[in-house]
Amino acid sequence: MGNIDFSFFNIRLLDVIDIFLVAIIIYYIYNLIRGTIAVNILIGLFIIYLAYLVVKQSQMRLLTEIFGGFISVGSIALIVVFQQEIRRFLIHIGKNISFRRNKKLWSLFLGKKEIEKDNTARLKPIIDACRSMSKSRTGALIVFSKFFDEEYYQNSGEFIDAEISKRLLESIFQKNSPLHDGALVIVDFRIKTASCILPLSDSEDLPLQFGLRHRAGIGVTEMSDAVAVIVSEETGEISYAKQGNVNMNITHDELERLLNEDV
Ligand SMILES: Nc1ncnc2c1ncn2[C@@H]1O[C@H](COP(=O)(O)OP(=O)(O)OP(=O)(O)O)[C@@H](O)[C@H]1O
Repeated sequence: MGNIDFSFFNIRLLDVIDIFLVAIIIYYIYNLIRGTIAVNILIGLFIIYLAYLVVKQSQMRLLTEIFGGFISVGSIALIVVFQQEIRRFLIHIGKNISFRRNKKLWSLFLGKKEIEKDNTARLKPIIDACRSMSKSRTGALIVFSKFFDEEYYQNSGEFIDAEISKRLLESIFQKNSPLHDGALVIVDFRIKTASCILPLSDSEDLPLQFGLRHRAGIGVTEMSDAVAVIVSEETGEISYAKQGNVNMNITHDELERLLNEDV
């Protein structure tokens, strides 16, 4: 019997760490693209790669040439196709590390209770406005962003920069208001802009009854670390979107709890 080479079993600690980190990155990427059209694109690319391996192994020269050509420009194609996902990925990394914008890090120093107590009072006019808009079936889309992302918020809509009040929120979303269409953006507990046009989610997993307002609310949370509250004009139901996922028909207490956690 010949000698079998087991040298590849020689795994170092660094290899284990390497595999662990790759697993985390794959999980992160999966979370980012889950439920979006990007999953289909990824499956498509994977199938092409498999086909390339098969035709190469079978020495089918013409097909190998064609698939090989496709794969050699693959990395550039990946950047173009997954532009939004890569952007989202980098934003997530950058913002999670950013000390100034990370409430959890602050809470280590200031104490979690103090921050939450503060927010409960500041959230009250928003919760009250959502309650009354839900009752009167006034459609509303409110985005809470940790910082003012010019790309989404400044190029469309009206710059306001006002203190939050229940009556101001209600009057902005009132049907006759010129600013009622589009999203209202809150940054650091100030109303920054109203009537913003947001990127729409292209997720195929969303409930059929979700129209543009819901898709816009979910879309902005896919692209950034903002969260969005959507009040349905049709049903008065309140939905809460975060990281591309949506909690439908939440109660006012749930809304308060979620905002307290995330804003
Ligand atoms: N890209 C966008 N960004 C922000 N708001 C948008 C965008 N597109 C549409 N909207 C808002 O959504 C409203 C249309 O909502 P639509 O009825 O399609 O949504 P919906 O999800 O079914 O919500 P509802 O339950 O309130 O009807 C528009 O009047 C506008 O205010």
